[in-house]
Amino acid sequence: MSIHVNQLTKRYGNFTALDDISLSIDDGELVALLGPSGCGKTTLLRSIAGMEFADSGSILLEGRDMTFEPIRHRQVGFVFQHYALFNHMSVFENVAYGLRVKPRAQRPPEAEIRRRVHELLDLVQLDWLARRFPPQLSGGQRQRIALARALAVEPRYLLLDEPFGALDANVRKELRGWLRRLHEELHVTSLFVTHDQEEAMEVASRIVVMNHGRIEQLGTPAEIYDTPRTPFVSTFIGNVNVFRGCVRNGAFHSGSWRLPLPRTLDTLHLAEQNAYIRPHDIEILRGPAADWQVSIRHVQPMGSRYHLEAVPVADASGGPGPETESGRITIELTRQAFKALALDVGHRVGLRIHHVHWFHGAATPQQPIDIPAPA
Ligand SMILES: Nc1ncnc2c1ncn2[C@@H]1O[C@H](COP(=O)(O)OP(=O)(O)OP(=O)(O)O)[C@@H](O)[C@H]1O
Repeated sequence: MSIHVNQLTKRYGNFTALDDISLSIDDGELVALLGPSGCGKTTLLRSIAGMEFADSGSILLEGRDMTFEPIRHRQVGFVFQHYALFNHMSVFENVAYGLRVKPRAQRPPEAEIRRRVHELLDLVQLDWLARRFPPQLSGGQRQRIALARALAVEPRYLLLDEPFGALDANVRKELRGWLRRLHEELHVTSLFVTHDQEEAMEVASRIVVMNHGRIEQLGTPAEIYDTPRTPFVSTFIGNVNVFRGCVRNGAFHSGSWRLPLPRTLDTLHLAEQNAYIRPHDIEILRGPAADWQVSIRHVQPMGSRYHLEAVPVADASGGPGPETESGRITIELTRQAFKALALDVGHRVGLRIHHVHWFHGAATPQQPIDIPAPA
């Protein structure tokens, strides 16, 4: 059950909430709409559901133009951030609701309704709660019931709007894995909205990164992380150090710092150029073979990894260190690397840069540049 959105634009007065959006979702995919607050994720989801109508463009569901069809013709199941269960109905009746309100000719017989509801409650592993009422459930349980209720009518598309947004971090994490496994079992074409990049990376087969009503990039989690197409994607997905500078004479220059680039870039000259460097693409060295010298200011253990913050140390000529947007350089090390280096606050160390992303002019997207090790 594919979804095709073609050049969709939606305005509220003078404000453009969706600006020429085009995307295709294949049958059985689980796709995340990811972006900052107000970027148009919910508007896009509601447009696909038929709860909003765009000003121009079209929406095709399984090849059929549904742009102006009402929600009841689209066969979508919807789950919202706030569970929206009926508090006066038992869990069983909440899940049965969609089947009971079908027109008489399409309504399954009572025995079939009972069978289907128990099957769905089994699927979300909550059959034992069938007689309870929503206020007697935890947030995570309510959200799983909301999902069972959405699935009861056998939708062709499952649309989820921040389904775990109101839950605490641990429950969110548990439900993410659960949603992915459920999707592997059912293969319903699913689209979910989130502003949590970790959630999108962990659950989705592909991610649509949105900003200001536009799609910045659509790709697998690995593509989006490894080869971001725009500065926005690079900074929104994962952590990144942004160094201001320029490229000339075969090197990137930031303040008095100079980072040699591969020979193939010898002729490149860019007067204003930011370099985007991931914290784990920076190695810490104790020896002289480093690109840059820094002093460690903060060490943050993060379980299996360590986050370090460092500030540049002036070079021999006393020139200013590199210019970063935050004034600091963030470095991420594995636990083993951190322990092996025996690092602490105040230590002076060298940095070796392994990958740089950059974006300029019409040449985006740019692949990361590998910085070769010194001879
Ligand atoms: N009915 C409306 N009337 C006017 N403006 C609206 C309406 N609905 C949404 N907007 C605006 O459109 C923009 C996109 O809203 P939308 O809810 O799609 O964003 P979102 O990415 O889902 O944000 P969030 O993550 O905060 O939910 C926002 O600036 C919002 O204020």
